[in-house]
Amino acid sequence: MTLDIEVKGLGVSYGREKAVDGVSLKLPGGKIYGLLGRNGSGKTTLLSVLASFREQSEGEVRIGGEAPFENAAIVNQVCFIQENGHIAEGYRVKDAVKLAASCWPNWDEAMAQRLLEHYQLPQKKRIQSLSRGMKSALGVAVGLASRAPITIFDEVYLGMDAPSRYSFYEELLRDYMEHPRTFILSTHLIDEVSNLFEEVIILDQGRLLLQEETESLRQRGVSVTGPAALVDEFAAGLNILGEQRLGGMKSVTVYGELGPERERQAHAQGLELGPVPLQDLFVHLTKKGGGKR
Ligand SMILES: Nc1ncnc2c1ncn2[C@@H]1O[C@H](COP(=O)(O)OP(=O)(O)OP(=O)(O)O)[C@@H](O)[C@H]1O
Repeated sequence: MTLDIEVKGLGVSYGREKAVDGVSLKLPGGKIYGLLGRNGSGKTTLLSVLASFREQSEGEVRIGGEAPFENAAIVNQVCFIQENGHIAEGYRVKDAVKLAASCWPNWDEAMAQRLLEHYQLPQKKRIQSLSRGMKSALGVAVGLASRAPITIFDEVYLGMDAPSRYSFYEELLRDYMEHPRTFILSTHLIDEVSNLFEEVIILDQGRLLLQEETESLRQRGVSVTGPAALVDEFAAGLNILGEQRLGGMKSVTVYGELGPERERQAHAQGLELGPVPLQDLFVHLTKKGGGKR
């Protein structure tokens, strides 16, 4: 089962501060979305509203056509896993998993047990005594095993070491292929996770900066690699986002399309053109004072 999400003119205020301001989004069910934004841009606040943890101050939210807040029919269709989680700290791991199993109707117990073993989570330990990475891994195990039609991971993998994170990405993709549903992943580890994203949503100071398919976003830039002197000459006057040097070779990241004439010129000079890391585009687009779009 998949559920569509629609958000219209969403606003969330904390006192006088607007954390989310006039955000409208349509997220058709059955895709993996990446939610990006700088610190304090409103990601967690937006996700909390989608997960019915918080009610919006303005605008409308519809999940499967229904308003989610205090709606029992929707609450158990959305699994929201946060980095400093809402899992009861005093519980033992096995009891927290039992509790989770009772919350989500599509719960896959075999998967939960397999992931607990994979991440070497001690069933009898209390959550408060787990390391940060182990708590993250528990969140990941619960989120995946929930099989909730909308599963949200809010920076949950930050505490995990690299092998654990990579295995999480693989598990997520495999399970998504077998059981299509909506995933929303908020992350600051953009390049590491971006291959999973079908669409990217960027929030900037509480507002929606863009919602775009990942592939089309990547095409907003190009990397040019070759001998340093040639690359410098070729890139002069272009909008450079970043550069890397290795010996006599250089790679620059250019914002904007080159166009066929310049592409021919690059090829004729033996320069290599390639895709731009999403992270570089993100940094550019969310630069203070507003990136050039
Ligand atoms: N409970 C709260 N009370 C008051 N202000 C809050 C509260 N939660 C968040 N805010 C404020 O709302 C804004 C958005 O915060 P939010 O946590 O949604 O951002 P974020 O994009 O998830 O940030 P980060 O990437 O740092 O986790 C920030 O200015 C933050 O200070």
